[in-house]
Amino acid sequence: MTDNSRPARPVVLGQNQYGKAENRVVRITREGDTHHIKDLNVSVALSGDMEEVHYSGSNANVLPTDTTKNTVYAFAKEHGIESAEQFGIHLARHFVTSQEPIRTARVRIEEYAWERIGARDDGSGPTGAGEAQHSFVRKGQETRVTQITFDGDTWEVVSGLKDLVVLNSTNSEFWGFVKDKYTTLPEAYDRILATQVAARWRFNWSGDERRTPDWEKSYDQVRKHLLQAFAETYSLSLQQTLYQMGARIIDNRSEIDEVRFSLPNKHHFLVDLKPFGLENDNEVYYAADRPYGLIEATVLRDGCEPRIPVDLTNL
Ligand SMILES: O=c1[nH]c(=O)c2[nH]c(=O)[nH]c2[nH]1
Repeated sequence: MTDNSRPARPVVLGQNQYGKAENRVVRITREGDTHHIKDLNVSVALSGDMEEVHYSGSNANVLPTDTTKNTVYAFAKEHGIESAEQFGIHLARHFVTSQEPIRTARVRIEEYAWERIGARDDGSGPTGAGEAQHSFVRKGQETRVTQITFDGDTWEVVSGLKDLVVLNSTNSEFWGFVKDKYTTLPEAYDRILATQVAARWRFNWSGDERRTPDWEKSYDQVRKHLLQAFAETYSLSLQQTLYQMGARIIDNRSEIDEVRFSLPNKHHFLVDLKPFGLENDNEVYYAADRPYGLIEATVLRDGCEPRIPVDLTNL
């Protein structure tokens, strides 16, 4: 029997997914004159029973990507955006449970933070005197990210951040390393340590509504522990600092089993000022942008399986 819908060639379709990428959705919630803002970039990827559209062009199983876009905006209105994770969970569940051919939904979200103009520096506390009610300035720091995957059975929530730039102007050394005939790096006993943190952490949440983490609080706490560990670790290498940041998160956040980091070592080289008759007493540096050392590792709760992909650029 020949199957007309499938070309008689020694070729088969492999992994495939489709959806609308980078839906930029801004949701304003109004509490009287005080407004709240959530600013997301939502990418939906659906997969399942999609052989026919590839082999024969039949769209019978295809929910248009245009519809996935519309769903993102409609859900922002109907359900609001409490957190990126909650919003992604809602969308993933909707696509898998409402469309028979769709078996797995992966929702990736980037969140851009805004703060009230005039807000207290620590960003905490109620809207007080001097804080604008509806005027915001985009926070120039990190981008928050999350990825929700649901196959009708199993949930995986991996959240994280990227582009969080941090620097210690002391308490960092690097010495005692291997030296071969190509080694020229001088040992450093007081150097600048700087990096642009990309991190992902995996929740051990299984989909039980009664045990859903407080996603907003969890993010703030993970960020706090990560930054405190960076600041407080007397560093003998960026690798050691990375491990301390991960360990601090695993130790303090029971909802998280795995953290992966990708840390570019943003080298700061002392400038030779001798040609100008000047001493450089650890004061003037050249901030090199490339090449950079790239230090990457996963830190796990003991006994847990690593599941975050090694290459964070694909996440
Ligand atoms: O913290 C560091 N780790 C390294 O592995 C390394 N290699 C290097 O040249 N400088 C550094 N710094």
